[in-house]
Amino acid sequence: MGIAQNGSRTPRARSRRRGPPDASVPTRFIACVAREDSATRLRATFGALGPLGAAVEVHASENLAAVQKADVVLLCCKPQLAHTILGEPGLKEALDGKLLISILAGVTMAQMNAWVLPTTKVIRAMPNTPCKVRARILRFLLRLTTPTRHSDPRRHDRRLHPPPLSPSTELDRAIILKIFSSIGRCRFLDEKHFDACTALSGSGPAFACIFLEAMADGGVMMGLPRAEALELAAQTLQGTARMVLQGGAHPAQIKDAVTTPGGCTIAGLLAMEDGRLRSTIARAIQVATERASELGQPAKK
Ligand SMILES: NC(=O)C1=CN([C@@H]2O[C@H](COP(=O)(O)OP(=O)(O)OC[C@H]3O[C@@H](n4cnc5c(N)ncnc54)[C@H](OP(=O)(O)O)[C@@H]3O)[C@@H](O)[C@H]2O)C=CC1
Repeated sequence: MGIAQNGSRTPRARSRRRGPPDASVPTRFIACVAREDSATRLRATFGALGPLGAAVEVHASENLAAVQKADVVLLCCKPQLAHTILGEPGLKEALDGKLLISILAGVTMAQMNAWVLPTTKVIRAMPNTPCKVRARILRFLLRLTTPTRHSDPRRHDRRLHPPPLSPSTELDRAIILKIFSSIGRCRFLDEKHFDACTALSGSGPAFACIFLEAMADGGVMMGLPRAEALELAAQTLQGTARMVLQGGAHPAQIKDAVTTPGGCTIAGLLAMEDGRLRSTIARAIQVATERASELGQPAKK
């Protein structure tokens, strides 16, 4: 569990700034884990980060005390533990009026809302592994959805028709964006798309790595040294993804541009179509989405 206090709460941050503090910037962080050995490991990790790491306190089995001090709470446990953790005595009350951001796969807003007081503002987010390399190599998507309790169900596409924001909702949105845009690209999406997003970009790095490894294997089969084959494959995927993300090109356009009549690309493409690669990949996303929707739910007998 990650806990953050925002700019307005920390006098040291206030004195360093000119002008009023930015209430959307978290300045103090508390990481909560279950076991003392995990806490020791995390302290060493944060300790190695210098002044940045010094802003993070780490505690084992002290969730309540940490949540009481927090403005924003980030829930990052395994999906099946969420109910137990949020059910700890006093935690519900400690979360009163606060922003609770869950990154758990498969645990719905309705479930989270049922475990906290109606005044707790529940948000779901789904970062993915490429966060670790920030946006430098490959920008990634992160999906956030706003609370549904007071929303109008007819207004389903929030990107096209964002609901009017109250000042407090605007601040919450700014806090969420400050936290997550520091590690990648953010998108607000309706909750109904969450499991598909979990499959596409949460599990996506694993699927992409199968493709990456297979490309490199092909290169090795044709005599390339392993390291060079892997670098060429990874660089090719990175460059192609950038052409889509930054250049706005459609994948079919890029494919057609490198496909000379009677050439080697069309020969390779037909071999892929014979192997039903497209439907296999698309089905993998379908199956992973269905599995994501089961993760936070009680096991079926
Ligand atoms: N891995 C990924 O790429 C992504 C994961 N997610 C979601 O993130 C969540 C966490 O996944 P992952 O990081 O793999 O899981 P881990 O098991 O690695 O981490 C879970 C953490 O929760 C802590 N924890 C367990 N019980 C408690 C408790 N009672 N109080 C406080 N802390 C507790 C554990 O502490 P301790 O170490 O002491 O046991 C551990 O640090 C999952 O819900 C997953 O769906 C979302 C997006 C991407």
